Amino acid sequence: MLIHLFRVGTRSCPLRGALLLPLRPRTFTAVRHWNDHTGSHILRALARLRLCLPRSPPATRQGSSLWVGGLLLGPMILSKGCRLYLVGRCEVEELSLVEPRPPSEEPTFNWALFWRFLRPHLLALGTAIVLALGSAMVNVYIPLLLGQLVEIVRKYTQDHFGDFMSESQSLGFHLLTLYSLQGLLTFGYLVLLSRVGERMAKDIRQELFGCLLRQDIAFFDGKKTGQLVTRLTADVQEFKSSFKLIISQGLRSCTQMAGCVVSLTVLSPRLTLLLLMVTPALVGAGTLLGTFLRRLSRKAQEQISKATGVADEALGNVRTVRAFAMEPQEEAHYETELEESRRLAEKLGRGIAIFQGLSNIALNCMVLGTLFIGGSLVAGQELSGGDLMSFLVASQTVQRSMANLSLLFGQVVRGLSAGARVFEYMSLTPDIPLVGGCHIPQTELQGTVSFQNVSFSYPCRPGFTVLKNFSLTLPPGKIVALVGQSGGGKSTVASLLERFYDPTEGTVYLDGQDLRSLDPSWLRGQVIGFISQEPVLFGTTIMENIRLGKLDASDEEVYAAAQAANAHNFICSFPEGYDTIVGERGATLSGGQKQRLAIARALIKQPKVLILDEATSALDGESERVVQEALDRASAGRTVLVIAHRLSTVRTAHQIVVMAQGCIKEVGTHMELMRKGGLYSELIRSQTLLSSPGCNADTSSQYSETQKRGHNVRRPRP
Ligand SMILES: Nc1ncnc2c1ncn2[C@@H]1O[C@H](COP(=O)(O)OP(=O)(O)OP(=O)(O)O)[C@@H](O)[C@H]1O
Repeated sequence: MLIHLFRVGTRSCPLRGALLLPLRPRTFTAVRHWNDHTGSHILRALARLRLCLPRSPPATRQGSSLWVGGLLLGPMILSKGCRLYLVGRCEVEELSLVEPRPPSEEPTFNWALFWRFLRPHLLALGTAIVLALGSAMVNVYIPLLLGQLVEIVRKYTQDHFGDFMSESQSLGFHLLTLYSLQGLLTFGYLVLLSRVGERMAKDIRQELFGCLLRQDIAFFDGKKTGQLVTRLTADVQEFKSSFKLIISQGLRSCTQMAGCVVSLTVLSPRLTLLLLMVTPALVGAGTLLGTFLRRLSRKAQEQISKATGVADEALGNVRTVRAFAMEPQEEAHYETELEESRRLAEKLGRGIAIFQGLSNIALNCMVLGTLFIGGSLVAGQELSGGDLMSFLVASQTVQRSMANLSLLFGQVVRGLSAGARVFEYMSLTPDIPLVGGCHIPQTELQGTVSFQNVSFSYPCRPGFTVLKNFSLTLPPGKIVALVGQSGGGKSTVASLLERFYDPTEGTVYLDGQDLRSLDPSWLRGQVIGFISQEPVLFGTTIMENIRLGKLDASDEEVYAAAQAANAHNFICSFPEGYDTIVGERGATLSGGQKQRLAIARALIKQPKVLILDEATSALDGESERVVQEALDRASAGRTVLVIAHRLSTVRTAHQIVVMAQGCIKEVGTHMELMRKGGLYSELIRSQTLLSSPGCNADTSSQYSETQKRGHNVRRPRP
């Protein structure tokens, strides 16, 4: 039986070289306890490990779940090539091994989807194929005519009799016509193929982008943006190039090879037999060397991407680099990657030089061999000089075609896997569609939100319940604040209300209607306004950014929203006013200005329900005051869900809900909760302590501990 070890670790502490727990057949081992020094690293490592766990356990598992320090480590299904490296002083416990999960499969090529994209271009493709075949046939015919021309030349050099020009004229004209025809056919099929390839690539990119945008938020939780962008760019490019190459080079090479082999056999069966014995061996050797070079080239490309990644990261985060005076380290890091890139590129250059040198020698030897053996046939009058010339040219065409085909084989494999990756996401259907479902008429919409017995786990961590039997009602026109420990599930409540996810159990209602029965685009576009801690603006004008909230809003509506959000004055102070370009992600604006534009963007749709997720926590005192003023104005007459860490910002809320570990621990107004002297009053006390001038490191760590423990905080003494 194979033993697979799961490797965990973080970049800063890869836990390398500290393999404590070798796995034995039919057992797997887990850590029960660790010392303080390694604890935090293991926690981080385990958090990553949890992300790798499968969505649902197999039916065959036998009690393999295990909680480690409050983290669910199982059911752990060991997959091929994975390793478990855990460090620390550990007590070890053995558990029965579950069936190994099959190695994650590469997506397979979806021929049906491919056909769907190809079908509209069949006519152009068919014409391109006919032209390519025609060009190949002309290529087969040309050597035969060249042979005849050489024969006329030979005759005149030998006999010096008659008129060479008049005899060779028609043949020369014939050859010129064929050359022109071949050029025209090549032009025709290349233009058509490029048209088919580019149009297909555009259609594929457009459809893939649309499919990606429509996927559930859960889909994006498990993917890196870079991976998705690569599918849209590099993979589609690779697929398109392979498709064009296979049609153009593949068809041409096959036709030329078959035609030339027939010509060769007609010209000289003996020479052809000899050629057919030698050529495949040489092409085989060339292919092997070519494979090695391609692998090297891929490595060199990857290394260049790695170096570019380092530069990209440093330049993209130049403020952080400057703030930490990290310029020398970044330069050294880039130099290391560049150096490796140079080494690989030079190795590749040497490999290509060897390849070119060897293939020149081989090709010249073959010409020499053909001349030598063919010459002896000419001497024995078994072959004419012209036929030998035709043979030489045709044999070169065969060699070139075989070499092309061997290269194409690698391209086919790469093209198919790129195509498989491109089509993979197109066949995914999101669980939560973007549109579809009923609307509540505007006149009847109250804005009452109610969570009833909601339990929820994120799809990428199915074993970890974030909300447990959560019930809460947000009355219409009232402000409800969610406060409590970090990671307690506050933002998750907001995500469920936005219907980014559906509850695992229980129901969320809007005015008594199950959210699942309502049209998500209506819900997000017209009912709910969401303002988060880090407002994301697009790199366009202020006017366009605010109008994103309501695409058909008039200029007057935009101005009104900006005024309501306390943004009009600062916008007007810019020389370009509402036409000011805000830069990438709003880089040219201050945090408070960005936040006020985000508020204007949310207000322009006149939402009945407003979610404020830590909307002022990233701002300094003055900005916070201006933004808070705008938020207070925006909250009037709306159902508002405020998520806040800074409890001072929610004192006036109609209801304050204290959450810990996915459950509601306390509910009431500020005064009621303070009187109660429970968790809320403890949090208030800790924050007051923290913000007082005499607060020292011990106090703050005590505060964060209190925050972490949440339900376990010390109660004030009576
Ligand atoms: N997209 C996600 N996928 C998986 N787990 C998640 C995701 N988002 C949050 N979680 C987990 O869900 C739990 C609750 O997170 P949530 O963001 O709701 O807490 P929070 O109370 O808003 O915390 P904070 O106050 O720090 O923002 C955390 O354990 C977190 O790790």
